[in-house]
Amino acid sequence: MGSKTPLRLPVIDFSNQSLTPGTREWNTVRAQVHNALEEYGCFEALFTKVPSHIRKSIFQSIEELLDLPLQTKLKNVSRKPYRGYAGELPMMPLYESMGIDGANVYEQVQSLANTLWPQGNPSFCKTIQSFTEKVSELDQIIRRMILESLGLEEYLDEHLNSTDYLLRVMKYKAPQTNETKLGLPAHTDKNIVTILYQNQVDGLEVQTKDGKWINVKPSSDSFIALIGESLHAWTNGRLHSPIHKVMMNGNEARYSIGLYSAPKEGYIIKAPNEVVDEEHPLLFKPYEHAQFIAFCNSEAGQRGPFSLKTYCGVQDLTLST
Ligand SMILES: O=C(O)CCC(=O)C(=O)O
Ligand SMILES: [Fe+2]
Repeated sequence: MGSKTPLRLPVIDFSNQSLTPGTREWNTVRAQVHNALEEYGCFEALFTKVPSHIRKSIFQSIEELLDLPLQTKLKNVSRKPYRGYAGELPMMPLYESMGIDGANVYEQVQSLANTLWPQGNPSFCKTIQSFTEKVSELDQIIRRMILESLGLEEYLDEHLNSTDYLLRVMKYKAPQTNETKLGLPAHTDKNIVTILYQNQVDGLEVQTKDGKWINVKPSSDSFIALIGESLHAWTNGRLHSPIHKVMMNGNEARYSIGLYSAPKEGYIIKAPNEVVDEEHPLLFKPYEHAQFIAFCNSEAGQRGPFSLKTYCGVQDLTLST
């Protein structure tokens, strides 16, 4: 009977003003977060703390940024992969993106703006920083809930302090056809938590554990939260890290923004003893994130969506002969 209803991501309401740790309301939402992340690695979050003027101006800021000449955009180079400008990629002709490293820190955004605009761009900096500040609150609520629900709250400070933020703004050109075209190939994120926000053009698809694709159709108050492979590893597989992709059709460009919490350079990701036992043997050897990202950029790292398993997965001895 239910099989005809289109699949939908769980929707979780974070808009209650009194959502504070220790309250009954908090514990209810925390249980929903835990269940959604165990099963889908992903959910739609209703979050109303980003004022509507910022939600509107963020898309103007992205357009202003990505409308700059290619030569200017290329000035945003980063020694870290995925953190600079990416565009004109033969495998992804519709896709273009710009990374804004440390987007929660005004001076860091300002330094990028000064590289791109001769006179700087204070309104751009304000919009980016305010958006990031608000969305990072959601990231921290989610991560606190995750640690509490796994009985790992004693690691909360270490966990929150061991990450930094990257904001990436993305444009997917309209393919100008009703035929569906690839925007971004299927992948898992490699970081801790990704929070996505988009304009009114859909295109994100998330795969369920049994291989079905869910078309994500968020409202203008919704953010999509996804678990990256680093959090999958740190929780010793308790949380799923979902495969997702972007498919485009029609005549309208899609703009999206991702806030990515990621382990700081040098931090070793090692699952705490509390989540390793006979029933849950260790899945990944301890690893350093930047080295893993370098591996993901190599030929061997690009062979499948779950590069972490290839990089440092512990062999399942019960399956080997
Ligand atoms: O544009 C989107 O909605 C998805 C982007 C994405 O998956 C990524 O940046 O990792
Ligand atoms: Fe992604």
